[in-house]
Amino acid sequence: MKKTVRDIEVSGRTVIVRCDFNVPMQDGAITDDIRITSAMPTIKYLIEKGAKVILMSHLGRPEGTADMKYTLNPVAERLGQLLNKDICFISTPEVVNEEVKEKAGSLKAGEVMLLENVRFRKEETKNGTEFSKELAGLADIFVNDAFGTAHRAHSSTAGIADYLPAVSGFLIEKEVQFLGNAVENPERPFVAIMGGAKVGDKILVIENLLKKVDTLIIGGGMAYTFFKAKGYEIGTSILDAENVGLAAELLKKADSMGVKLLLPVDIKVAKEFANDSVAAYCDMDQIPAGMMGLDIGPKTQKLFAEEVRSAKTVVWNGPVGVFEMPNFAEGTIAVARALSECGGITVIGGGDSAAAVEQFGLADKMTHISTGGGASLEFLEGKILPGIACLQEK
Ligand SMILES: Nc1ncnc2c1ncn2[C@@H]1O[C@H](COP(=O)(O)OP(=O)(O)OP(=O)(O)O)[C@@H](O)[C@H]1O
Ligand SMILES: O=C(O)[C@H](O)COP(=O)(O)O
Repeated sequence: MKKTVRDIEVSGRTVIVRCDFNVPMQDGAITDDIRITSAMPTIKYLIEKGAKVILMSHLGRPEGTADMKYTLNPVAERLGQLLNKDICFISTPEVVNEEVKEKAGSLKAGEVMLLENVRFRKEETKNGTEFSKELAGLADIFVNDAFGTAHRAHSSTAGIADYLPAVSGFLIEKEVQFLGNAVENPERPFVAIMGGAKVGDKILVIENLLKKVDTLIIGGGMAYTFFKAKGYEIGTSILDAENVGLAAELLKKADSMGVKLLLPVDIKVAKEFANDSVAAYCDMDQIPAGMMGLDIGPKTQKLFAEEVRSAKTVVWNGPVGVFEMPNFAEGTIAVARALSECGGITVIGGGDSAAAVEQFGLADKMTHISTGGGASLEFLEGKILPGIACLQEK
């Protein structure tokens, strides 16, 4: 168990907190602030305890240049609104300069400052020692609460922990508790649903989950690679050709491990990858040539929903259809609804499935929605995340 902000004296100390404020933006405006609101419990706790708070984050991938398209200024404004206080934000390409050092040194208890995008410095993603030291030099304590970036060993997520006492914030604590418990200590039956476009991205997750689950459901684009492995015709459906062999191995593995593996039995096919394309339902082994599967069919929706409803723990990663197009969202809606009604622990592994649950208005019916995309995948793969490994043990 990692130490958290509760386990260290913060009052009167300067605390530097790595958050993941890598929020989606359009024309300079934040389109979804869940990653900012998720960091609030830690920030508010530190303010209440009288710490001097320095926040830092990346935004996008500016690759070591101070591209103002990626400035954290909109995040500073949103933080000010959420906390109802002035946020000191000094925008400089160096991230840390004399003015920043001076301000950090003169912060009063309960005051908050935000550094500019740490990826404006090229050393950040290389975990450069000098930059880690510069960041550490601003504070007495390092708190990591950036779960979404915990799979990166960067200066602000891991390197800095070599120079300061390092503990976790409440978001990382919560993510580890829900994702970790769901996978390591699940109430059974434990069902995992994997979807999304490519098998290649999720092979390690599937391999790891096969060791833990009672049932593995595979839907979405990746199902077609499994059907190819079974020798079916898949028309023009998305295929991860490189990984057909691996899919065949995973099918064999599930069988030998006694894991129930469910694939779609019927699907909705379309002529083109477009919402208004000509579409039809067909059984899985009847995909017409020249058509592609873009959603699961009604029999499959029922099959998957029944399995989910009888589960005590469900982990879901990846949509089972192209839910961004309303005509192919039905299957993903059916799965989301089944999760919302199952009465067990439901954990959404971030990324597109989190967006889908939000879009369907079912987010508050889930036990936990991870703020991590890549980070939650690596966590589900059973990997040790460097941004968590570097924190002090209790
Ligand atoms: N049958 C299908 N054919 C083509 N694309 C599909 C199909 N089913 C789902 N998709 C697409 O897969 C995409 C999501 O795939 P991806 O592998 O990135 O999953 P993800 O949930 O975003 O993963 P993560 O949670 O790690 O971010 C969605 O945009 C969705 O439209
Ligand atoms: O959005 C994410 O997954 C995190 O913020 C990490 O971003 P990165 O993939 O650019 O490191």
